[in-house]
Amino acid sequence: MTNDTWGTVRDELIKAVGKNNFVTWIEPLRLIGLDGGIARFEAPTKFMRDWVSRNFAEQIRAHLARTGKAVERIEFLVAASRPAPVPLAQIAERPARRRPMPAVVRGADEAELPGAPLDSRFTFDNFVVGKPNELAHAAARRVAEGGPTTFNPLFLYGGVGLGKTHLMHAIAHELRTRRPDLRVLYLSAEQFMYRFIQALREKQVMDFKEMFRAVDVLMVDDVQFIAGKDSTQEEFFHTFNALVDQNKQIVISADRAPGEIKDLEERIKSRLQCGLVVDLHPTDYELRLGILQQKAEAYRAQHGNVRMANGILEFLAHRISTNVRVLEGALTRLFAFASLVGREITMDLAQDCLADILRASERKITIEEIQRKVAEHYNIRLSDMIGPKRVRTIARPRQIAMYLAKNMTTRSLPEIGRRFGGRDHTTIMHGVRKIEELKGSDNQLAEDLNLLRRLLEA
Ligand SMILES: Nc1ncnc2c1ncn2[C@@H]1O[C@H](COP(=O)(O)OP(=O)(O)OP(=O)(O)O)[C@@H](O)[C@H]1O
Repeated sequence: MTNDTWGTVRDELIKAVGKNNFVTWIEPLRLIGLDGGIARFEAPTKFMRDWVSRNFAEQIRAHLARTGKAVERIEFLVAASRPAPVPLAQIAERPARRRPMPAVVRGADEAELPGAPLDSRFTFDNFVVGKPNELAHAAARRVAEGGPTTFNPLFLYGGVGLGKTHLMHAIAHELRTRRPDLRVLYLSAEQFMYRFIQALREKQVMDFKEMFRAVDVLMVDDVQFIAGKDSTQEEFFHTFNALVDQNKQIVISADRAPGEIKDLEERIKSRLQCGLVVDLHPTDYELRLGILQQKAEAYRAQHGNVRMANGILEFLAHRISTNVRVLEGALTRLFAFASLVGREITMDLAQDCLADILRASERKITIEEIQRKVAEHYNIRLSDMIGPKRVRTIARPRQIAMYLAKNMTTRSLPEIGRRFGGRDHTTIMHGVRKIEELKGSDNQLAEDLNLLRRLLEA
């Protein structure tokens, strides 16, 4: 196979896997050759090899096969002759620089980090891994090994309470045990800014610079905070470059991808993107249940047994939003309440005690979702939901969708009317009434409504 073919396939792959995935995983691959139906590629690191072979091998194979080559299998090897990055250990062994603010640098011989202490519960052991956070966890583990830097920076992003800080602390804990020789600094972007301002005020900017440039691993949490703060950004950029140039590991977290942070300088965005960018996806049911089970066990180990009816954890995992912090809060409140009143945690008690959290977590259902589900259920076209056809097989499902929109969303009748092809609010009212009337006498319709409700609430 020629490199031209691979070039064409790469162009196709950009479209198939998206630019981010392509740049991170596929672009660094080097085609070695195609022989006996086996295409061989070289990946720069073992981590990348494992990830690419697990997640992209089939797509690469299929795209190669489409060019007419007989490709049965793909093999990934790890590049042997890559110029070795300077190991962190070597950096640590260099003569120690003057460290003017030693209290903020964490290492075996150092004092605690003021303002950024590590939470002892935020360890890898306490981090539950599921599909939504699998890659972020694997990448964090890789950094925590303290070996040569394979991607720099590691950029973790995700919504509120999905475990970014937990993973960063876990890296720091692990490095502390495995590599006590490394100077690991963890702080929030806000603290970075305050330290910088303080240094400016006290005319200690050189000390500030030296201190940050003397760390082996720098971890900055919530970097979106420095957006729009020009001189802090400037300083952050120089710190960042100085550390990357020395092959020192940087780990950054934010609530969104680098390219989406508003008011962040372009050069910083592109610097942040040049390592490994991974997101923590919103939790799914399985992950939420796993986290609840782990937290319940930890609570029991600490406080003794708490009696709990079957199905409570499943109920919480089902009903509470994606934010793990809210999930934890609900469980803690439930246990505290149960131990105060000395009763078993029943479903009623859980619903009572968590009424506010459950209400706040209720999923917002949209009129479009309702129209789509109802159309699917009755096997009609989505466009008929908003179209003018009046035959019963279409008009009835449309009225059902109107009824559900009225009962499952907070939208007003005129608003619903607008979403149903600009119908008048009286038409919607008529549809809603019709279904209310029919559901008392038509069992099939009542059953359909129940089923649709459940599907929409799932
Ligand atoms: N996968 C997980 N396993 C166990 N606990 C988790 C997991 N994900 C999150 N948590 C817990 O949820 C809480 C919130 O996590 P964390 O503070 O790391 O979130 P975050 O993403 O940094 O949020 P924020 O955007 O608010 O800074 C913590 O108590 C953390 O231990």
